[in-house]
Amino acid sequence: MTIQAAFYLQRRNFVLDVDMELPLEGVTALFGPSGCGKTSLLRAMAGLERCRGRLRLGEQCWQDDGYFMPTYKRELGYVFQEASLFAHLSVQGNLEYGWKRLPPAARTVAQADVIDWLGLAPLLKHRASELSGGQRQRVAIGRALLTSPRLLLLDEPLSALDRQAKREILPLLEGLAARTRVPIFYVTHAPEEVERLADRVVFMRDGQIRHIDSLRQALSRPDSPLFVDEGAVSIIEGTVGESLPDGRTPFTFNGLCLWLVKPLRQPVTRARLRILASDVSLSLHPLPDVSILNQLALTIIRVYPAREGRVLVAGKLADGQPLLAEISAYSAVLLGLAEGQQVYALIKAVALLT
Ligand SMILES: Nc1ncnc2c1ncn2[C@@H]1O[C@H](COP(=O)(O)OP(=O)(O)OP(=O)(O)O)[C@@H](O)[C@H]1O
Repeated sequence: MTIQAAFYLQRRNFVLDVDMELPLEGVTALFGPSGCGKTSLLRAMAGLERCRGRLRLGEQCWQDDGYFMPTYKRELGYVFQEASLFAHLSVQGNLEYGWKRLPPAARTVAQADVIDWLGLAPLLKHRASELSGGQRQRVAIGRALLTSPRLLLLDEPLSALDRQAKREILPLLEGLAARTRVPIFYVTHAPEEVERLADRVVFMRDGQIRHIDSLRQALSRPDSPLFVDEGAVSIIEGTVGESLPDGRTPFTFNGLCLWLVKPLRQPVTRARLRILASDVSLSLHPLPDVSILNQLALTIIRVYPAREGRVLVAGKLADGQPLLAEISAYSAVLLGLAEGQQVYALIKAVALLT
C-alpha cells in the first residue's frame, strides 16, 4: 500500500510544491534545512494547512480536487515539537483521552502495549504539569498512538529536549513503527535521528523534494545532506551477541562480524552501527599486528574527491552493504586505489546506536 501526496501552497516568500508516492509503512524522515517546508508538508498532510493538492492512503482519499477531509476526520496522530498535554489530567487521563472516544472495535493498539513500549508505567498517576520535557513527549506519542491512527506525524519531537532526554527517547522510538504497524512521518534536521530511525528519507530544499532515498541510498551519496555536520558515515544493521569475558561484544551481520569494545549501556539485540568514514583506513592486505580490532574485506566501487586533500572511497563489504572510508588523496594515489579493487577496511571506531 502506498501514500500519494501532492501539495501546492503559495505564501508571500515561500512556495511548497511537492509530489510523492511512498510505501505506507515504516519511518519516513522529512529532512532538510530550516525553512525548506518540512512542517508545512506535514501540516498539509494533516489538513491543518489548507492548500491545493491530493492525498491518498491506499484506496482512501483524504484530499483531492474539490474534496477536503477535515483534520478531525483524518485518522492520524500529530505530535509537535513541544507536547501540548492536558495539564489538568494525569498521564493516564491523557493517554485515555482519544482512546475512550473510539468504539472498542476500532482500537488497533492496546493501552498496555503503548505503556510498555514508551516506558510510561511509572508515570501513569503523575499530573501532566509535573513531567519533564522528555516524559511529556513520550506521553504525547502514546496518546497519539492510542487514537489508533493510520498515520503518525511527528514534527521534530526531540528538538526541544536536552541530550540526556534525547538519549532516553530514541531507543523507545526505534522499532515503534514496526511494533505498532503505524507508518510514521518524522520531521527532523538531525542526521543522527535519520540514521537511527528512518527507513527512507525525503530530502527537501526550498519547498521542493530533491530526492527520496532508502536510508542506504541516502548514505551512499558522497554529497548526502546528512553528512554536512560530521562528514560521511555508514550505517550497518546487525545483531549484538553476548559479551565475551575479555570485554569484546560481537556485532554480526550476514556472516560478518565487527567487535564492540565499549560496555553496553543496556542489553540490545537488533541494532544499527554507525561508522564515521574518517574512522576507516584502508590497507591493501590484512594487517596481522595492529591494535585495530576490526578489519573487513572491501571492494572499491568509486573514489570521490572530498574535503581538501581527502578522498571518499565508497566500497561494499562481502555481504553487499556499503561502507565509506575517508582517506588522504595522497594515500589513495600511493595505494593505487581503483574501482573493483579489493582492499581491507581498518575500522578504528564504531558507535552502536542505542
Ligand atoms: N504561518 C505562516 N505564515 C507565513 N509563512 C510561514 C508560516 N509558517 C511558515 N512560514 C514560512 O514558510 C516557510 C516554510 O516553513 P516550514 O516551517 O514549513 O519550514 P521547516 O522546514 O519546517 O523549517 P524548520 O526546520 O525551521 O521548522 C518558511 O519560509 C517559513 O518562514
